[in-house]
Amino acid sequence: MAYTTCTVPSGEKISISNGKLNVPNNPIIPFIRGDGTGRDIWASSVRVFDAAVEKASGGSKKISWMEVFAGEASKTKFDNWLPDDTVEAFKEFLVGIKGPLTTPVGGGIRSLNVALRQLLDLYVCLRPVQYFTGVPSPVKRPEAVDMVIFRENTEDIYAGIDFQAGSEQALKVLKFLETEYPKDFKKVRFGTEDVSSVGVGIKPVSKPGTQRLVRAAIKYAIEQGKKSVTLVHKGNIMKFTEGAFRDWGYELAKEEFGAVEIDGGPWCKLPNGIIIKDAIADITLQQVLTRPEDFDVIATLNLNGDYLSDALAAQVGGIGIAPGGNINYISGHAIFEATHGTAPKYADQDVVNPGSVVLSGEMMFRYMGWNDVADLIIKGLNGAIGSKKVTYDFARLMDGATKIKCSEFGDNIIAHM
Ligand SMILES: NC(=O)C1=CN([C@@H]2O[C@H](COP(=O)(O)OP(=O)(O)OC[C@H]3O[C@@H](n4cnc5c(N)ncnc54)[C@H](OP(=O)(O)O)[C@@H]3O)[C@@H](O)[C@H]2O)C=CC1
Ligand SMILES: O=C(O)CCC(=O)C(=O)O
Ligand SMILES: [Mg+2]
Repeated sequence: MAYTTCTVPSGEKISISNGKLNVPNNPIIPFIRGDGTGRDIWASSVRVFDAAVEKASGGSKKISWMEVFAGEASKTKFDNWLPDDTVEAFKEFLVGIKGPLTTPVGGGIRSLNVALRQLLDLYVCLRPVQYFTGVPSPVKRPEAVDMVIFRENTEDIYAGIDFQAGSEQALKVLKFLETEYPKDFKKVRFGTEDVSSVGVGIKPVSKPGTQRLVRAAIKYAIEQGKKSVTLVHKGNIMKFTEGAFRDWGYELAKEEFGAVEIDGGPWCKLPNGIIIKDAIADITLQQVLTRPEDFDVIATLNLNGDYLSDALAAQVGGIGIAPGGNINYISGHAIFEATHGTAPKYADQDVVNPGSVVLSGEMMFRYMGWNDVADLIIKGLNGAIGSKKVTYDFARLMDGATKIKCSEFGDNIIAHM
C-alpha cells in the first residue's frame, strides 16, 4: 500500500497463520504518539521498549517503529483527524500501540479511540488489574486485587447511535416510537412535553458480539488457570441488552465449554472447575472493593467495562499504571493503549507516569510471544518502584519517595532491567 501521511521503515511485517502470529526479528510496529501527555509518555516509553528488546535479545532483535497519525497532530499536519493511512497501517502490520487521543464532550468529533477499535473490529478491550509491591494505594489490601477485565469493545452505546435533541434523527426516532409503540411511549416521562428537547441514544447489543467476547474471556481463564469468570451487567433494568448479555454468556459457557449449572443455576461450572457467575454492575463496583478475592476474570459490556477499569485502577495505584490492549483474537489485529486519557493539564511538562503505556507495551510484547522482553520490563518497573524514585502520582502518596520526571522514570525502569 502506498502511504502518503506516513513512511514505512525498513523491517518486516508481523503476519498470522492458523491463528498463530509470525513475528520477525525486526517487526514494523505502527504507533501513535497521542494528544496531550501522550507526547511525554511516548518519548519515555519507547526508550524503555528499545532497551528491553536490545537487552533481552543481545541486539539480535529490534523494533522498526512506524509513526502514524491521528488526533490533534494529524489535524494540524494533514487537516484530517484520522487519515485512512493510519487505519491501513494498523491493518497491514497487525500489531500496534497508541497514546491517548482527546474526545470533546457534548459535541465535535466522535472518539477516534473508539473509531479505531470499530474500524479494525478489535472486539476485546483487555485490561489487567494487578498490584505492584510498593505502589501506594487507597485500599488496605491492594495485593488482593488480581483481576482481568474483558470489556466488549464494539457495541453498546459506544456504537455511536446518539442523536442530538431537536435533530432530524432524534425527532424521527421519537416520532417512530410514538406512532409504532404508543403505549410504551406514553409511559415515558421526559420532564417536558416538548420532544424537540429530548436527545436519543440507542444501545445495540448482539448475541454474536456478546459471545465472541465471553468466549475470549473463558478461553483466557482456562489458559491462565483462573478460578472464575464473572459476567457483569445491569440486566435487571436493561433486560434485552445487558440481561441478554448475561443469558448469552451462560448459554455459550454451557454449549461450547461444557459448563453445568450449580446450586440450581444460573451459576455454572466448567469441567475443569472454573466457575461462571454473574453480578449486577452497581453492586459489583462495591464488591470489587470489599471482597476483591471473589473476582478474577470479568467479562462485561462496553460502558460497564469503561467505568470498572478506571475504578479498579485506583485500587492498585491509579490510572498512571493501568495498561490495556484492544484485540481481535481471530484476525490477530491488536492495538495496545493505556486505560487513561490525555490528562491535558500536564501536557508537555514531562511529569506524568509513563507506567500505563510501558505496561501496555509489556502486554504487546507478550502478545507477540516476546516474553523475555516483557519480563524485563516488569523487572525494571518493579525495581524502579522499589527505588522510590517515582513520578508525582506515586510520590504524593508514598512515604520517603523522591519525585522524578516522566522521562527520568523511564530511565529508572531501564536502569533496573
Ligand atoms: N483511550 C484513550 O485515548 C482515552 C482518551 N480519553 C480522553 O482523554 C481526555 C481527558 O480525559 P479525562 O477524563 O480528564 O481523563 P484522564 O485519564 O486523561 O486524566 C484524569 C486524571 O487522571 C490522572 N492521570 C491520567 N493519566 C495519568 C498518568 N499518565 N500519570 C499519572 N496520572 C494520570 C490525573 O490525575 P490527577 O489530576 O489526580 O493528577 C488526571 O488529571 C478526554 O478527551 C477523554 O475523552 C480518556 C480515556 C481514554
Ligand atoms: O475515547 C475516549 O475519548 C474515551 C475512551 C475511554 O475512556 C476508554 O476507552 O477507556
Ligand atoms: Mg475510560
